[in-house]
Amino acid sequence: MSAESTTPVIAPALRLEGLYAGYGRFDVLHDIALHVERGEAVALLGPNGAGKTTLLRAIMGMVKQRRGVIEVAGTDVSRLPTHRIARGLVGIVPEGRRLFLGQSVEDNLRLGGLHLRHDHARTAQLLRSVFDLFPVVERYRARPATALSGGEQQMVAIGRMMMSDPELMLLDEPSLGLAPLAIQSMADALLALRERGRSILLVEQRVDLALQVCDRIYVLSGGRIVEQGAADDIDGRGRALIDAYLG
Ligand SMILES: Nc1ncnc2c1ncn2[C@@H]1O[C@H](COP(=O)(O)OP(=O)(O)OP(=O)(O)O)[C@@H](O)[C@H]1O
Repeated sequence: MSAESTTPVIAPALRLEGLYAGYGRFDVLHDIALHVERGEAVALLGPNGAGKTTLLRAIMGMVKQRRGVIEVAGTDVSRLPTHRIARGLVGIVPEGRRLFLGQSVEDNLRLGGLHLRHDHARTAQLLRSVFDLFPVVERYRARPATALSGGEQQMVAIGRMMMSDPELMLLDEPSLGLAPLAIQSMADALLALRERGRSILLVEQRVDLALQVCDRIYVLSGGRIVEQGAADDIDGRGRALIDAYLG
C-alpha cells in the first residue's frame, strides 16, 4: 500500500463551490468558489454592497435562499440551522460587534461558549486562552462592556468568538471605526490567532490590514469573485488593481 493511500485527507476549514445566495428572489452572490485551508487566514475584499456580509451570513445559515456547496471542516452546513452551525463549527465577529453592552465583559465572553457551559474544564481553558491573548480583557472582566473603548470591545467580540471553539472564524470588518493604534492591536490579535493554527476568513475594506494578516485574498465585486491570489505575490500592479475594485 502506498504512503499516499494511507494519508488521511484533511478537509479544508471552508469550501464553497457554486454558491448562489440572496434575499427573496434576488441573488446577491453568483457562483462563488472559495476555500480556506486549515490554519490559513484568508481575506475577502470588496467595495460596499459587493456581497461580503451576505457571504458570511450564508455560511452562518442566516441567508435562507442559498444553493451550492458550503462545507465547514468537511461537514455540509448548507441545510443546517444557524444555532447548529454556531455550535463549534463557525464563530463570527459580526459587523458592529453586537455585544450586550450592559452585561459584564465576562458574561459576554461566556455567551460565546453557551453550548460548552456544562464542560467547566473546557470553558475555563477557553476563557484562559482569551485572557492570555487579551490581558486587558481579563483586567476588565467584571466591568460592563459599555465601559470599554471601541478597540477593547472588539477584543471582547473576538474573545466571544474564541469561546465557541470554532473550526472556522469569520470576522466582518473588525477594523471599522477603530483608531489606528486599536487597528494595529487587532491585527496583532489576528496574527496571534493564525500562529495558533486557527482558520480565518476576514472581510475587510483595508487592503493594508488584509495583506499584513492574511495568506491569500479574494476580491468580491458585484457578487462575484473577480480576483484572487497569495498575499505575498501581490505587487504594485496587483495592489493598484485591488484599489480600483475597491473604488
Ligand atoms: N436583508 C436584506 N434584504 C435584501 N437585500 C439585502 C439585505 N441585506 C443586504 N442586501 C443587499 O445585498 C447586497 C449586498 O450587501 P452586503 O451587505 O452583503 O454587501 P457588503 O459587501 O457587505 O457591503 P458593506 O461593505 O456595505 O457592508 C446589497 O445590494 C444590499 O442592498
